[in-house]
Amino acid sequence: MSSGSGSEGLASGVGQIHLSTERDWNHRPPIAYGKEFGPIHLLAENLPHDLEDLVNALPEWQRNMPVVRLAFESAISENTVDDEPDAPPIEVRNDVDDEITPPWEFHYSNRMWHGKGVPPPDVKNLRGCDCVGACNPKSLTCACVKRQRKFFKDEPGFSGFMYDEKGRLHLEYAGYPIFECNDLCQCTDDCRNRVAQLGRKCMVDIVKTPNKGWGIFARHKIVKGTYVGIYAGELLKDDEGEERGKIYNQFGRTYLFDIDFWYIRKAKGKHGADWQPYTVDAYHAGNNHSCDPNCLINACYINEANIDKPLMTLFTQRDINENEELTFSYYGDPDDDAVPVAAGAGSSGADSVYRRCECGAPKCRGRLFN
Ligand SMILES: C[S@@+](CC[C@H](N)C(=O)[O-])C[C@H]1O[C@@H](n2cnc3c(N)ncnc32)[C@H](O)[C@@H]1O
Repeated sequence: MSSGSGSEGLASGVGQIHLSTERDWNHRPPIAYGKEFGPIHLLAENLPHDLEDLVNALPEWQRNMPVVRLAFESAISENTVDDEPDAPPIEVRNDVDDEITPPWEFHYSNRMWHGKGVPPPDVKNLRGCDCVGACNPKSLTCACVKRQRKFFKDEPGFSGFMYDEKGRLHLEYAGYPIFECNDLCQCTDDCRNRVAQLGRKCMVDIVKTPNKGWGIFARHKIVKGTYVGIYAGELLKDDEGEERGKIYNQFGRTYLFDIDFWYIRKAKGKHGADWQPYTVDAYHAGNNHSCDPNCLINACYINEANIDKPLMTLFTQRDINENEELTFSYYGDPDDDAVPVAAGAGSSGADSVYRRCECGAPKCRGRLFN
């Protein structure tokens, strides 16, 4: 992908190398093109945990000092600044009890950390477009528009991209996968088909709720269709997700989500009998569930050609008010037979654990998979 100022050093794009050494904090970190391009392949076994261990080793009175909250907020910024340099800092607030921060269990990250046996990102089959400037959703030649259109044979009015000109998700197409332009594309940073990869722009905070633990809250109004974040963490094979699900059920809390979108199931077709979705074990204080959610999770592909491994991107699906909690449904698409996406494997087994749902929606189901 070329920089917003044009394609200096990128006369013919792929095959050329463009490496910037200076970081411009208004743009994404430098990316190597062409021959230098390779997948970011992070292994779960290398997840950093030094800071978390350090804090957890502190005596309780020290762990509860307000300065620890600042350390938590700084750790979030530090871990995510490379991926979303424009993201407003996240604050941690608690007016409910004395807990200073969410538990220091997780390395807060925007990335996918690959578990045992999970293949690295498939960039061999990744195709970039060779558009000059920003891609045109009406283009008949842009490889990314073509890839996106493949899914919309039955939608005559489809605009060509999942995002409108302001970078907001076309909510009428929610549920269809998003194929963003990627690092092999020649289009510019201001291409409308680059949204999740540029990171969060809205202001959100981590706030303690009276009955659902910590949640994510809007610090100001957020327009519907806005990108909020990635449900990131460890990407696990089915059997490992299954094992973790059993353990989490004992604690009555889970961060597991199966990547089980309808179009993946459809793509697997009759050969899909043995197919098992990957599971994400999310690594941050995630959004809480609501039976009437104001956000949704949509699959999104950027530098990944493996259809089994989308990013789980979160978008607002209604206009959000200041201080409103951002929630999504752990049960996935309401039209999708209420198959839970949360709780991962084990959720439908004999050891499933339910708890009372505290979402407060008039049409609340009353219970929640843990
Ligand atoms: C992915 S975590 C969300 C963050 C969590 N609140 C925390 O403090 O870490 C999921 C857990 O949050 C709690 N939770 C989320 N939504 C809830 C709801 N609507 N009612 C009750 N508990 C909820 C449950 O304990 C659930 O297992």
